[in-house]
Amino acid sequence: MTDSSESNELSLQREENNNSRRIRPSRKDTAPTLKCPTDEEAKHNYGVEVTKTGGDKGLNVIANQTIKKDTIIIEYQGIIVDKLDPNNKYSFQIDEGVHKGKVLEGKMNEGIAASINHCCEANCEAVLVKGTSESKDYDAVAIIAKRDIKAKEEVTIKYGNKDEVQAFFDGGDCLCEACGGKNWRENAVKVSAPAETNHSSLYIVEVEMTNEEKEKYACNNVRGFIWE
Ligand SMILES: C[S@@+](CC[C@H](N)C(=O)[O-])C[C@H]1O[C@@H](n2cnc3c(N)ncnc32)[C@H](O)[C@@H]1O
Repeated sequence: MTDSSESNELSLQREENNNSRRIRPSRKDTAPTLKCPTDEEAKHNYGVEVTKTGGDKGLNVIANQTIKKDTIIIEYQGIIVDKLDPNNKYSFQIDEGVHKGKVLEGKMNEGIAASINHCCEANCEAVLVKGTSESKDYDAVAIIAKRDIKAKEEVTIKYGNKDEVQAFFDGGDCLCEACGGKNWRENAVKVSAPAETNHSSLYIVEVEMTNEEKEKYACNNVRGFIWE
């Protein structure tokens, strides 16, 4: 789904001086109402999927086909609360608008978007929106492409500036590609695609998972299949 008219209206601004570990979608005025793709729609539209990076950044989100600039890729639902839980790495601090100072609380394992990693040169922006479905209004973060994203690229957002990100990672290094971190493809096995398919090859991201991870993510070792 592409909706450049709506997303172009979003005036995005990021404050550069916050001292806590937070992910922050920020905008100047009230959150707009946007129909964002659910997990199922995003999977169907772009094949976005969660894979495991091989231990460095944990899980990540990969696009399986080209996503055009300004596309609203997926939504991340949450509830707005007053205070940040500093142990929750899945929340977004809200910097602008009527909810300024509050937190959109997210939860691990709640949707594909929860696994989107930070990149210092992110290809997407996280924007606070009012989501709608037939039954209810809710708060959400829309993940919007800032540029064209190629198939097999990781979908990333910028969590904050360098200092904030380091604080957020508890002093650990940023492992994004812009900082020299490993690309998920380095851990992938490339094989020939079966003749009956229209593809030339298939990347298999196969990573040994701990028993705890298998239980947590309800899956076995192989996390990702990316067709080329
Ligand atoms: C919202 S979660 C993203 C999904 C996460 N990779 C997972 O496996 O659940 C945020 C956590 O991902 C990891 N992470 C995300 N981006 C990273 C990066 N650029 N470098 C290192 N770790 C990163 C950090 O551990 C961070 O606390």
